[in-house]
Amino acid sequence: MPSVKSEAQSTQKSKVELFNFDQEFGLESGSSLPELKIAYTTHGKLNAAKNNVVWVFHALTANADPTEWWPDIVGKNKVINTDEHFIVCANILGSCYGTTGPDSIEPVSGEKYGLDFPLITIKDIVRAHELLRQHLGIIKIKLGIGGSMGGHQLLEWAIDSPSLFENIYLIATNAHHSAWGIAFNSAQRLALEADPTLAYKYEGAGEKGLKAARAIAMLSYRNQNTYRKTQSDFEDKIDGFKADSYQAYQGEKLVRRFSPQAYWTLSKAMDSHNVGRGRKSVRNALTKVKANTIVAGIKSDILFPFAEQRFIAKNIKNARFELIDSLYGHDGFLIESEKIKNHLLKLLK
Ligand SMILES: CC(=O)SCCNC(=O)CCNC(=O)[C@H](O)C(C)(C)COP(=O)(O)OP(=O)(O)OC[C@H]1O[C@@H](n2cnc3c(N)ncnc32)[C@H](O)[C@@H]1OP(=O)(O)O
Ligand SMILES: N[C@@H](CCO)C(=O)O
Repeated sequence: MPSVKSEAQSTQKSKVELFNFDQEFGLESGSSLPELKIAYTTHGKLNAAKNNVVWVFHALTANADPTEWWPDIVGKNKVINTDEHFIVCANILGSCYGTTGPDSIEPVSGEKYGLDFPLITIKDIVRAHELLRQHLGIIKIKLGIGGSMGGHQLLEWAIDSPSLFENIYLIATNAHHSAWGIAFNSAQRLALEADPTLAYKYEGAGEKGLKAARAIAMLSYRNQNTYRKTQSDFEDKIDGFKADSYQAYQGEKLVRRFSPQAYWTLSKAMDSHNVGRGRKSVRNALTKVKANTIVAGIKSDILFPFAEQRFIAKNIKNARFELIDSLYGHDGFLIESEKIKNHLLKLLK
């Protein structure tokens, strides 16, 4: 079940379902979980032909309800229309919004896993999605959509099961997490680990570290221009700068709704992303994708530079690359709804 924090403070409005997989779930690392719970939402109805499925993949800190975090994309009369499509979104393995993760209770000890939660990879997260797909009786996905770490999952799955997806939309993502991206994650983990309470299992453990980690992450989600335009001070002052309180506020905002240990775990999973692992090369893996594909990049994204999306598009047979101009850098994938909508309409027509 969701952790105390997520139950109390998530703003999820849609009904979250729980799929219990009561068997051992093996992981790529060689360890395993004794059981698995997957929290997910569905919106709309599966039609008789079972050909109206849209699967949405969330990024690092979002949850199973895309009508909440992508409200201009998913909803009634939106481009991903709940009256037309059957929309599935699952909270990812390792997160804290209902799916098994560090905040879940380890059945033998009866305690939270915390940092004892095993190392998980994007491939493990995708294998959990695959279990849910079977449980829901879905045989074909009309459209998969994923940005950032959501794009990691979608790309991995579209390579592993090429016939499953008719269309895919990848945005602000990559095929192999970059040294730069891993370095950002590493800096955030160092901030988490500098909090001596991180390894404890009581409510609130690791929160100071999470606040600092999110402040570091913000620098990669936005860019110099975003801060110049939104956080510049124009009056004479020697202290109390806007950018300073913004960093602190963003850290506190995440602490109110996310788990430090889940953040640590998911950042390690993100580092593991490499579609070339076990498939000779990244290029070779990308050639396996059969779906009609749009790969979108954001010009001002310093975390996932658009060269990474152009590379994916170049190596997938039926793919085109689209570039979005945005002030918001990487977070543009959550904000630039109008541009994303136009791309999705091209895939859906
Ligand atoms: C359970 C759940 O809630 S999960 C769903 C929510 N989160 C997700 O899905 C994850 C993905 N979402 C995100 O990362 C973000 O919400 C985004 C990228 C979509 C938008 O980011 P935001 O933080 O909303 O935007 P922005 O950077 O403009 O910051 C605005 C906030 O900073 C505050 N702020 C702005 N400048 C300052 C400043 N100088 N000092 C202090 N606070 C400031 C604003 O008052 C505002 O506060 P609010 O969020 O409480 O209204
Ligand atoms: N702001 C997003 C970015 C991750 O790519 C999140 O917190 O999920």
